[in-house]
Amino acid sequence: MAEKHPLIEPFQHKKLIPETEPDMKKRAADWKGTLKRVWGYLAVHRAKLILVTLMIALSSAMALTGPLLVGLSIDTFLVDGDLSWIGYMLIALAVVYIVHSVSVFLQHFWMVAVAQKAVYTIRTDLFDHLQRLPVPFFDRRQQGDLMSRLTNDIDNISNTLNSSVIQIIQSVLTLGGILIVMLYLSPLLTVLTLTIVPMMVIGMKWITKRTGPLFKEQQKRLGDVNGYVQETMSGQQIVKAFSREEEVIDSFTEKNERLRHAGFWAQTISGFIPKLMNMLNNLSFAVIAGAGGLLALNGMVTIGVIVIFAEYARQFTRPLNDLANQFNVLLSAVAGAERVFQIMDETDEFEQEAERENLTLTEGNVSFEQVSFGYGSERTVEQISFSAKRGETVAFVGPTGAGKTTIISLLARFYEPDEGRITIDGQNILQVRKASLRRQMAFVLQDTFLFSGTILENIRYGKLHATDEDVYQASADANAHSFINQLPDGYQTVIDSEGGGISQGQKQLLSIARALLADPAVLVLDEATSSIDTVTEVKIQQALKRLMKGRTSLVIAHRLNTIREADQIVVLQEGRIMETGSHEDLLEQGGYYAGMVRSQFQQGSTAAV
Ligand SMILES: Nc1ncnc2c1ncn2[C@@H]1O[C@H](COP(=O)(O)OP(=O)(O)OP(=O)(O)O)[C@@H](O)[C@H]1O
Repeated sequence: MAEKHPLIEPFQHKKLIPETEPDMKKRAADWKGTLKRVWGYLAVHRAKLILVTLMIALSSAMALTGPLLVGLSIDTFLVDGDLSWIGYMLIALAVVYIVHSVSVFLQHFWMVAVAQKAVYTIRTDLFDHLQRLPVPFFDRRQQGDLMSRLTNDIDNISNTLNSSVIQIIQSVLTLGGILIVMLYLSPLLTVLTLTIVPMMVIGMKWITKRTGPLFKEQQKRLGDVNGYVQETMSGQQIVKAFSREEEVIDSFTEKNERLRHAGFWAQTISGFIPKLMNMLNNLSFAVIAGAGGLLALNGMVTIGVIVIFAEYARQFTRPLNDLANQFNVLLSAVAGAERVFQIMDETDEFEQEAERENLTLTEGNVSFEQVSFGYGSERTVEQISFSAKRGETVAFVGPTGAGKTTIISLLARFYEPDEGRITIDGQNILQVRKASLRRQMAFVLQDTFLFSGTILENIRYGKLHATDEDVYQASADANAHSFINQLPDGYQTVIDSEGGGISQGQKQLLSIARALLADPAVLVLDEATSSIDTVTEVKIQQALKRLMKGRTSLVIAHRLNTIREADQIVVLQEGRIMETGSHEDLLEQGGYYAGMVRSQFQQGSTAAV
C-alpha cells in the first residue's frame, strides 16, 4: 500500500474523544439510564401506550384461546364423538382470529405513531442541542460521526421502538398466559415441558453477553466509515488535485473492512439465537410427544391437552426467542441512544447565560487587555493588547499561523481567553450573553459560506425580518445588485451550499451584502488572499469601504491598500505582538513591518501578503 499523504486523513490531527471501555456494572447502569431517558420520550404519549398495551393483551389472549378451542374440539368431537357444538365452536374460532387480527393491526398503528413522535422529538432535541454547542466541541469531532448519530443511531432507535416494544410486551404477556393455562391443564406435563428453559436461558446469556460489545463496536465503525465518506466528499477536489484517489480508496477499504469485521461478528453471534431456539423448540416438542403420550396412555391427560401443549410449546419458545432477539435489537438501539444522549449531555454554550446581562452597546469600542489563550496546553496567542474605537480599523498582519484568526475567534467568544480580558464598550465579553455579543458583530470571511437556497434568502440571513427592499438596498451598497439582476432568476436564483454557479468574487459581494444588512457595530473581516479580476476587486474594495464606515473593524488583512488605510496595524508573529502603529509609523520605525512591506509589496500596491 502506498505511503499515506497527510491530506488523506485531513482530520487526523484532531484530538478525537478517546473511547474507553467502562466495566460491565457501569455499563448496565448506563443502559438502565439510557432506557429511562428513551422511556421519557415515550411516556408523554401515555394514553396511546395504554391503548397499545390493551391491544397487545387482547391479541395475546386470543392467541392463547385459539389452541385451547382446537384442543377442546378434538376432545369433544373426535374423542367423545359429540358433534352438537361444532357450529358454535367454528364461529368462536372465527371470532377469536378476527379479534386477534384487528388488535394486532391497532397495536401496530398506535405504536408506530408513538414511536415516530418520540423519534421526531429526539431528533429535534439533538439537532437543537448541536446548534447550541460551542466551537471547541466541533473541533474535537468528525462531522461524519455527528451525522451518523443524527441519522443511523436515531434510525436504530426508531426501528426498535416501531416493532420491539410491541414484541417485548407481547412476549411477556404470552409467556405468562401460557404458563397459567398449561399449569391449569397439567402441572406434570408443564414441568416436563419447562425442562428446556434452563438450557435456553444459559444459551441466551452466553450469546447476549457477547453481542452487546459487538453491536457497540459495529456502531462505532459505522460512524468511522460515515465520517471518512463525509470528509472525502467535502475534500473531493483536493483528493483529485493531488491524485490521491488510490490512497483514499485504501483508507476507506481499511475502515470498511473494520466495519465488515465488526458487523460479521455482531450479526453472526446474534444470528445463533434463532437457531438455538429452533433446536430447543424441537426438543420440547419431542418431550411433549413422548411424555404426553405416556401420560395419555395412563389416562392422566387427554389427546386434546397434548395437542394444546404441543401448540403452546411452540408459542412458548417463540416469545422467548422473540425476547432474546429483541434484546439484541434493543442493545443495538441502546448503543445508538447512548451515542445520541452523549451529545445531548455536552454543555450547551448558552446554559449559564440566563443570569447574564445583554451587552449594552454605546459605541462599539473594542479592547483587548493582556489576552493570552491556547487551544491546548501551549499558548497560541500571548499578552495581546490593543484597542479600537468606533469607526476605526485595526489590521492584523503576520505570517500564517501567527494567531490572527485566533484573535477574532476570541472576540466572538468561540473560545475564551486563559488570561486577560476583552471588552466592548467597557463590558467584559465573558460577562454578557453570547447571543447579544454576536448580534453586534458581522463576519465577512475568506471562504464565504452560502446555504442552499435563493440569493435573497442568503443575504437575508444577515437579518431575518428584513424586507425585500432592505435586501435590494444592501445588495446595491455591496455592488452586488447588478450582477444578481443579470442572473436568469435574479434574486430568486437558487444556489447550493457550495455556491455553485457563482464566482468567488461574487460570493464575497454577497457576503458583504449580508453583513451590510446585519448592520453590526463590530465588523470582522478576513480578507481573501485569492486574486480576483480587477473589476470585481475594485467593486469589493468599494463595498468594503461602505461596510466599514462608522463601525469598529478588525481586519485580517492581506492587501496593502487595506493595511495602509487602517488606523492601526498590529503585527503578529508566533502569537505575540511584534509592532503596532500606523503604516507610516511602522515604516518609519524600520522594523519587522517595514521589512515585510519592502519584500512583499515591491511588485505592486495591491499585491497580497
Ligand atoms: N481549532 C484549533 N485547534 C487547535 N489549534 C488551532 C486551532 N485553530 C488554529 N490552531 C493553531 O493555532 C495557531 C494560530 O492559528 P491561526 O489560525 O490563529 O493563525 P493565522 O494567523 O490566522 O493563520 P492564517 O493566516 O494561516 O489563517 C496555529 O498554530 C494553528 O495550528
